[in-house]
Amino acid sequence: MPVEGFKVDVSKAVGHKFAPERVSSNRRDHILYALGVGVSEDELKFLYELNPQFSVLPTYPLVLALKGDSSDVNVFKDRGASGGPLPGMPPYDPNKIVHGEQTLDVINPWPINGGSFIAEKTCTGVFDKGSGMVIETTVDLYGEQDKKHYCSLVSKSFVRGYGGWNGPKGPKAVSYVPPKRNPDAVDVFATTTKQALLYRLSGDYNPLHADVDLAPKIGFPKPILHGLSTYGGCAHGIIKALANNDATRFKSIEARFASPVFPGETIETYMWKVDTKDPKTQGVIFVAKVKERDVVVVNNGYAVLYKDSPSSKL
Ligand SMILES: CCCCCCC[C@@H](O)CC(=O)SCCNC(=O)CCNC(=O)[C@H](O)C(C)(C)COP(=O)(O)OP(=O)(O)OC[C@H]1O[C@@H](n2cnc3c(N)ncnc32)[C@H](O)[C@@H]1OP(=O)(O)O
Repeated sequence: MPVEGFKVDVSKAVGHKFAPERVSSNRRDHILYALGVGVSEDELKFLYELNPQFSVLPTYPLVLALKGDSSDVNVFKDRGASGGPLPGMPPYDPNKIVHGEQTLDVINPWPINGGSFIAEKTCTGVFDKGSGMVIETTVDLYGEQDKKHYCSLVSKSFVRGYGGWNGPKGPKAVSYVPPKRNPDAVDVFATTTKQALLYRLSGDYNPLHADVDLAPKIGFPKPILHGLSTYGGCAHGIIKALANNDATRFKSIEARFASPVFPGETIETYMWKVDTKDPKTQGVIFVAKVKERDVVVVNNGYAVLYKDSPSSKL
C-alpha cells in the first residue's frame, strides 16, 4: 500500500547537488574498516600499520558518504538515504531505508595514510519501484590538497513502502548472470554475532544494525548486517582469490543487495572470471550466499581487476 499523500517532485530532487562536504580518513579508520569486512589476523597487511606491505582496502572510501568528517558517532536520521535534505522529497521514515545497490570506480588508489577529501554529491535519480522508492546518489571524492579525483561511487537506497506515487520506474537493472560452470573461486566470510557492532564504527550508525527493540518494529526479526560490510567482504574475497591479494589491482565493483544478512551468518562469495573488452583487465561475475539458509544475499555482482599491478609499471 502506498503511503497516503506521499509524492516526490522528481524535477526538484534529481540533479540536486549537495554542498561539497569535507570528509577524512586515517590509518586507524582503514584498519577498523578491514576488521568490519572480515579481514582476519593472517592478513596483517590490512591490519597492522608497521607491516611492510601495509595497504588499504580499495572499497574503504564507500564508508565516507555516511561517515563524513566525524570521528565520533553521528545520528543516522539526520543524514537519511541521500545524505542530506533533498528538495522535492517529502518526509519519510529513515528506518525504512535499506541499501539497494552500490558501485565503486577507483580512479586513483586511496592514499594508505588517508587524508582530507572533498565529497561532491549529486542526486542522480529517484525511482518509484512499486514496493518502495529508490534514491540514487553519485559521490565523487577529490583530494583536498592534491585535487586528485580518487573515486566515484553510486549508491541506491531502497526505501521500503514508499512506492506507488506514479513516479518514474527508472532503468532496468543490469543483469550479470554467472556462467554455467563451477566458480573459479569461492571466498568464505564467517561473520561474527558482533560484526554489525564492529562495522558501524566505520561510520554508518543506522540503528537497524544495532537496536534489538527497533528491528522487529520495522520488519526484521533482529538487527541486520550493513550491506557495505558484506560488500567489502565480497571485494576483499575477490582481491584475495583472483588478484594475489594486491589491492592496487582493483578497478571497479558493482552489485545489488538481494536479501538481508544476519550477524553470525557465513557469507560465501562465488566468483567466475569473464573477459572484458580491455585485454589488460579481468572481469569477475560474483554472487554471495548465506550458507546456513542457502539464500542469495548479493547478486548482479561484477568487479574488474587489473591483470598486473599498475604500480609494477612505475
Ligand atoms: C549514501 C549511502 C546510502 C546508503 C544507505 C544505506 C544505509 C545502511 O545502513 C542500510 C543497510 O545496510 S541495509 C542492509 C543491506 N541491504 C539489504 O539487506 C536489502 C536486501 N534486499 C531486500 O531486502 C529486497 O531486495 C528489497 C526490499 C530491496 C526489494 O525487495 P522487493 O520489495 O520484494 O522488490 P522486488 O519485488 O524484488 O522488486 C521491485 C522493484 O525493485 C527493484 N529492486 C529490487 N531489489 C532492489 C535492490 N536491492 N536495489 C534496487 N532496486 C531493487 C526491482 O528491480 C524491481 O524494479 P524493476 O521492476 O524496475 O526491475
